[in-house]
Amino acid sequence: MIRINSLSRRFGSFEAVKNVSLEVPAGSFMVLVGPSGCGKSTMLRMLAGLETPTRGTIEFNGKTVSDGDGNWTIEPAKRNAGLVFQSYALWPHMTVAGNVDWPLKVAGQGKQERADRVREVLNLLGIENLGNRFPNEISGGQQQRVAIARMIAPRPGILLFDEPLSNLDAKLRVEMRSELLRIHRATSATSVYVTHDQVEAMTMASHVAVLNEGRIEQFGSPSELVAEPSSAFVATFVGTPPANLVDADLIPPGHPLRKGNRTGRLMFRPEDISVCSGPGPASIEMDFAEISPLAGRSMITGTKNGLRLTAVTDGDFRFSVGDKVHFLLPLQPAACFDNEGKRV
Ligand SMILES: Nc1ncnc2c1ncn2[C@@H]1O[C@H](COP(=O)(O)OP(=O)(O)OP(=O)(O)O)[C@@H](O)[C@H]1O
Repeated sequence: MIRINSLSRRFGSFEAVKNVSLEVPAGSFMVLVGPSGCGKSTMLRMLAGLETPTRGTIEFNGKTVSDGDGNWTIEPAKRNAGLVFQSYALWPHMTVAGNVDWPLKVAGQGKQERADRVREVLNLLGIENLGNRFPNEISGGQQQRVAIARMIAPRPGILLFDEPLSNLDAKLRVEMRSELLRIHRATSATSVYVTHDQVEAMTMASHVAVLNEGRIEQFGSPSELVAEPSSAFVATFVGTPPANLVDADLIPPGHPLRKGNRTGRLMFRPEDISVCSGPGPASIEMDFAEISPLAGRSMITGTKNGLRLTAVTDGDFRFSVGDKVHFLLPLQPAACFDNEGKRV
């Protein structure tokens, strides 16, 4: 289990991570997701022991491994955690087997024990036939597997991944997602995985922490985040396609939701919005932006004055650039947020 208590990290006057607290249950696969610059890598570097927190503590399985208030951190090699980066950082002068063997050698394991373990992890990663090759003789995807094999070889209790798939092509990335989950299950380690790709987060995670400007916006399972987003930021960040947010004063005059003095923003799911054939007092007129097929349905997006609306609906629609699209909102929003983006 990983316990993070009131963790902060400051660089000069800039606070990259702000008072983050969360608990990652043993054996779970936690994804840290958020836009560029939100503090994901800084969080992971603190978990890895590469960065000392300014405030707060990190515990691995009940043992404190970093203490910002005490200004100390246990060094990376001694915290029972393995780390894989976006760049594979394999040692170019060592074979694949040599790379995987290295951390075991450093740990002082015997020759036979090491050879058995190297064979075992190369098998687990499906690269048993590459043991004698050098890193420059294998593909990027294979190099990433070697980096993962090297990480899990010493059996760390915690696995840390920093955007490990972002250098791979789209198809390989999708394949590697399930591969990584298989490896995670095989090791029964607690994993923390950083990505800016919400689809990756939502498909891989048992737990997701959405980070925004150094703070945790929400921590929960992927389905909780989609069903009950706690902020407008989360509502528009997760989901495929993400939910729509409409300012209360943009609700058309003829729509029942216009009654009562609503303020803030209302959330509508794309599948709850329909597209009507012509203008009406209850519909919103938007400029057609794009249409694409989605699981046998049509996903239609319109934009106007900064508002972007996406509907996922049935029907045979033909739109071209310059057309108007008329969106009809459902009678009730799926959620409401105040002007600060908090759920109400
Ligand atoms: N060593 C540093 N010195 C000063 N500022 C830093 C340092 N490291 C990170 N930052 C700043 O802290 C913020 C968070 O950076 P971090 O790398 O953690 O973001 P991220 O969410 O991982 O972004 P990305 O997805 O783009 O990699 C950024 O604004 C960054 O410029």
